[in-house]
Order: sequence, then structure tokens, then C-alpha cells
Amino acid sequence: MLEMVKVILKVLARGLPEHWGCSPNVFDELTINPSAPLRLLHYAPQPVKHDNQFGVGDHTDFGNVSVLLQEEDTEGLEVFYPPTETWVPVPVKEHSYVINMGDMMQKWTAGYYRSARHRVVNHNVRSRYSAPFFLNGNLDLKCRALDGSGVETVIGEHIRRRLMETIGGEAGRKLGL
Ligand SMILES: O=C(O)CCC(=O)C(=O)O
Ligand SMILES: [Fe+2]
Repeated sequence: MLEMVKVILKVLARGLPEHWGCSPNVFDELTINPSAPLRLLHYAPQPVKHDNQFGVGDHTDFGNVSVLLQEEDTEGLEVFYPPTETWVPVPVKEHSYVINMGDMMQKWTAGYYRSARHRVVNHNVRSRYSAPFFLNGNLDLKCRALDGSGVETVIGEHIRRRLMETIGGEAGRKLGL
């Protein structure tokens, strides 16, 4: 998985605005001793729609790059499309991954790569299984915004802050946040 993400990072580096003058290796240090959790998720069937019930509610991923494997015939992932303010279903394609940017990548690239809002609703009559892989990156790495604006973020501090915002309170304390 990490080898594939290394290739994705090269592609992302190549896609940056030319006038930023970034090296094609600009994201390489992310994969040195990285925080890179892989989750195995199960969504129970929810064939009857309830507007306020989600498998995973509206959120953005925290890290740099997320790679998601979805199970065939179990649609459910939706991405928010800002121009029309609508939720767009993401099809499940055989032998394919969904690649998503996280908040850290958005910060690092000063919004050039955006972390998309997404959510999951399992409207299938059977369970849905998915396997998201999150490249948070090397937690000690200091990332200075690539547009030259000078904003610097330490990845570990950013991830910790986002965890606190999301699960905070009692749950966060139990995890030692
Ligand atoms: O299960 C999915 O399709 C997506 C899960 C997700 O967005 C997440 O765990 O952050
Ligand atoms: Fe997500």
C-alpha cells in the first residue's frame, strides 16, 4: 500500500503549479516512518432511509492521502460537490481504489488540493465492508505551505488537533489525547 501511495505522491507533486518551483520529491519525506493506519470497516444494512442516520457522518479525512477499497455491489460513499451543494454517490468499480486528499494535504498545498467532504450511508440490504488506508505521514515533519505564504504545520500536531476536534472529550481522554 505504501509503495502505491509513494507513486500517488509523485503524481501529486507533478501536478502542483509550475511557478511554485517544487521538487518532484517534495512529498517524499512523508513516507519515512509514517503514521499510516489501515481500517477495516463494517456497515450494518440500513435499507430504510433516515435523513439523520449515517454509517459515517459528513467529514474530511485528517491526513495527506486516503486510499479506499470498497466492496463490490455495496455502494454507500457520497462526496459533497460544492458548486451544486449536493451529495454525489461514488460508484464501486472492480479492481479500483478511491483516492482522496486529507486536510493536511490541503494545508500544505494552500488549498490547491482540497480535502473533499464525504459520508457513508449503507442503503443496501446486506452489510458493507470497506478498507480505508490513511497516509497521515511522518508525524515530526514540518510542512511549510508550498505557495510561499509561510504557514507551517507539524503533521503530528495537526492530526492530534483534528482528533481532539472530532472525538475530544471523554473518548479523547481515554485514548490519552
Ligand atoms: O467506508 C468508506 O467508504 C469511507 C470511510 C471513511 O470515509 C473514513 O473512514 O474516513
Ligand atoms: Fe473518510
